[in-house]
Amino acid sequence: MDPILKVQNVNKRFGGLKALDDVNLTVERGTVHAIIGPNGAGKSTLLNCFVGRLTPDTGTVMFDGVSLLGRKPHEINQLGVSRVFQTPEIFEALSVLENVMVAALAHRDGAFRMNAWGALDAEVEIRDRVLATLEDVGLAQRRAMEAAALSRGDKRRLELAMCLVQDPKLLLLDEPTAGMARADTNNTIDLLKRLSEERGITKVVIEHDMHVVFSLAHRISVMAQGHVIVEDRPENIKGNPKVQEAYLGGAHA
Ligand SMILES: Nc1ncnc2c1ncn2[C@@H]1O[C@H](COP(=O)(O)OP(=O)(O)OP(=O)(O)O)[C@@H](O)[C@H]1O
Repeated sequence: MDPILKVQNVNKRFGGLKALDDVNLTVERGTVHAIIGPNGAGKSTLLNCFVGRLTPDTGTVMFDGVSLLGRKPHEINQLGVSRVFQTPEIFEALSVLENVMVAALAHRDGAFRMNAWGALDAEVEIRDRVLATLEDVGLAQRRAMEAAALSRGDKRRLELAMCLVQDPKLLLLDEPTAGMARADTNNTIDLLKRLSEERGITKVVIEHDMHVVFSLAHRISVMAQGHVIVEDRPENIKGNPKVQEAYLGGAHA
């Protein structure tokens, strides 16, 4: 057992709503850990607590032995946590290549506090890595294209490249195939599997598409009403009565 992420007794309220109710979660290094659950279960809220967008009211979030609580998003990013959002956060007016360059520089320099000279030096240093990453995600041919002109699937691949170029220890994927056609979804599954095999990056994936979840995950945590109701291997999840109840809408922790 070698946990990279350990969440203990995390609670988060929004006014009267208990969005996270005593959440415990352990992610083992090198694994793909899926978080599933019905709409409003608290999945995105939990992910937001990992990246510094939200601070839990109580509880602890430890990454590689270091607390993530109270840290700014860019500090957490520099510790080795990257996130792919539901809606790609890319620079539409820049080229595909420039987007990945910016991500690489931001990681090196912290937030977006770059200076022009530093950026020029870095361009020489990191251009090869950027190109290799674009090759990895299948966007090398489109590197000169304006990001705005990419298809939805390619925009998500670009955002993935922007994360990968930062060589993260932990990659958080929020519905990585949302809105994709089946063929594109399958390409993304293949890409994520290949990345797991080649780079061994630990991943936490929030996903509604069970085909994606069962293709990728080593462990699955099921959330309902702010609580993790079950955590198990994929083969034990489908038939679990608590999980079935959660998806029918009547779950209680
Ligand atoms: N900033 C906020 N202010 C108030 N309520 C919020 C806020 N963010 C989330 N919530 C509420 O917290 C609960 C959990 O939401 P969350 O988005 O984490 O669920 P989810 O499991 O990610 O759902 P989905 O699968 O639909 O994305 C919901 O009831 C939601 O309306």
